Amino acid sequence: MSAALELFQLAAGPSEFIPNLAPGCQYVACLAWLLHFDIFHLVPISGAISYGDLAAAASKRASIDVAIPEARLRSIIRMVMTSALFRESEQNQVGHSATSALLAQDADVHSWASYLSTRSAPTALAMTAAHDRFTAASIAKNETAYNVAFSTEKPFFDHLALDAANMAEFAGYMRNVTTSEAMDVKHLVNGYQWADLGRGPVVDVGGSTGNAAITLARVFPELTFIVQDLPANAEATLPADVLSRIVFQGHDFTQPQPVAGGAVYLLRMILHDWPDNAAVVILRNLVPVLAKGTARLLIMDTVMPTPGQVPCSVERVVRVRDMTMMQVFNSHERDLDQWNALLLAADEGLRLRQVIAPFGSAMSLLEVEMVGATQEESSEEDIWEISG
Ligand SMILES: C[S@@+](CC[C@H](N)C(=O)[O-])C[C@H]1O[C@@H](n2cnc3c(N)ncnc32)[C@H](O)[C@@H]1O
Repeated sequence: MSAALELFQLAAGPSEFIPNLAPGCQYVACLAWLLHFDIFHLVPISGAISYGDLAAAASKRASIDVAIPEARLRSIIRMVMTSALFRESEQNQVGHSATSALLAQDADVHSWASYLSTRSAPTALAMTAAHDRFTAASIAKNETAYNVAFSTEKPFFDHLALDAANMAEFAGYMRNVTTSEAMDVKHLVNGYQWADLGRGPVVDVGGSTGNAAITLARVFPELTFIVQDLPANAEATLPADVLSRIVFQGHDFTQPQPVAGGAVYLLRMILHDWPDNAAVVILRNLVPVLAKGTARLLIMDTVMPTPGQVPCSVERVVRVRDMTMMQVFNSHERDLDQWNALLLAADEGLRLRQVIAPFGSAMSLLEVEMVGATQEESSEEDIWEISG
């Protein structure tokens, strides 16, 4: 993919750069239109439909007063046909391509496309206006490109929560992101020496409903876990086979860590949601428990590559996430220097021991230790016992 991209750029040359950028804008605009009028579901999965019948069906579905003109529908579909969506087996007969059929058949991919075309794209285009209005240095969660694009003073998640349909669309988008190969929890399982930890415990800070702990518990039968999340999210719905080795605990990670004696404190997909000043607070809350014994901090998050370090086809997808963090949260993904600077800002004793980049994973494992931690055994009272 990377070679094909580079070859196209070389063949197009400098003068064709802008003309070749234009189709990308149109693909996104057309995608929004096709999703809005439910075209993906109206084209039959096998066989084909005429533009006339498709326009009539879409007009009926949308219950609109003025019918969609066949000619406009045809222009829009023929535009996206130059990018693998739909095909015409016979003239004026539209059928699915493999890609458009995926959008028709997979509700989460459909949500993702809708989220991209109706939220991400307007947000990206509002970036300049946001930096003008709030200054490019703002780190406030409600002074973002998203706030400008959607004319709201609420931070992203608060704004999303106002509308159930938007929440459902975002949930579908997140399911897609988190079930992809690059985000698979197997990279956490295979990427670290869990077997050396004995019983642990592993403290999964911001561990949501325990997906990572459940997966690890099944592979490492000795390990025990404490899954912490906001009190409202910390619920004990556990499968029977791991019930005795996982406990949930309500804990706000902006407050001091209540569990001493953990073997590993895990922060998976936590710190990238927070700008540096807030991320420093989350880390500082762990410093006292890391300062004693041999506890390790394990951060699983993106480490941004330097330019050219990974194939361009991979790097540009990673950089989309960095831009999204900036445009939606005034946050950012961090490169290795920024991770080191963040650790140093939190505490001078925090030191990166190793960075593990599991093959195929979008996230790396950053193992952090506390230099000069007292190495004597933790006292009995410090050790969190998992009972039941
Ligand atoms: C992106 S999810 C990551 C979940 C999990 N670590 C994983 O790898 O799937 C972020 C989690 O942080 C939790 N969270 C957000 N703010 C929190 C806070 N102040 N204290 C504790 N948990 C919080 C959310 O409820 C959510 O479960």
